[in-house]
Amino acid sequence: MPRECLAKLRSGTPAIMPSMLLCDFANLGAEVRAMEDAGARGLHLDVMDGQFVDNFTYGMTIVRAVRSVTNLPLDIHLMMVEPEKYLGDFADAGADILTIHTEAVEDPKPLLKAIRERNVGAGLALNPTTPLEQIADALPLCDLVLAMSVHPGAGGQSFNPVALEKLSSLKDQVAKEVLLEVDGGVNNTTAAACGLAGAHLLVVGSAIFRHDPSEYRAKLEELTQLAASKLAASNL
Ligand SMILES: O=C(CO)[C@H](O)[C@H](O)COP(=O)(O)O
Repeated sequence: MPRECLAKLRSGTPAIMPSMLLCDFANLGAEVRAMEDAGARGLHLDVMDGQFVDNFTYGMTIVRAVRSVTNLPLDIHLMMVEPEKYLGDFADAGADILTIHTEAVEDPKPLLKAIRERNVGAGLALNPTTPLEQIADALPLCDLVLAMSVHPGAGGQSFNPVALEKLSSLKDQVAKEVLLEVDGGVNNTTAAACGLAGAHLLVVGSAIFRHDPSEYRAKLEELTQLAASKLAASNL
């Protein structure tokens, strides 16, 4: 499944990945189904441990709960220290992609290999302040590279265009199968520039979840069209 699901996410128009961080957790199953009904091609789940980032969210229990109500690809963003302790648990809970942060580990390469060995897509994220050079030797082991466009830890922040430069450089550095993802502050103003820079996956939280579920489909379609338009934005 992961190889197939990675290829599916990469084909066609860029995919908007709703960040469930900002959903209504009192109605998690309904939110997941609403996203599926609205046409989402995958879901992004933010695991925060209160150490790598100040915020604390959830762990594998929620990933397993989401998996129990959907077959959509689950893209798990591990904002945590010592991710190696939990890779097996998250894989067993139903992850299709597990993304670790380069800043959280001494050497991401053994972890990326361990993720792939579990037949899960291996992702590597870097913060806005982390230079691309820091992950250059790990790129051949990545199925996904996530350029953060905000400092991780919270939704609703402003987009940092430094991510666009990284995506543009990554396009020339990674194999064609590798997914390029951007996360943070993606909205109607920034989505087109993300598509133009080469993002296949655009993680979106507040620009979707601040709306009523009846508007999810329209928001996803609007953002997909913008990302696919690849128009340069002059106001970022
Ligand atoms: O990883 C994240 C924060 O660390 C979130 O996925 C991201 O911030 C999404 O929210 P928004 O679209 O509102 O910025």
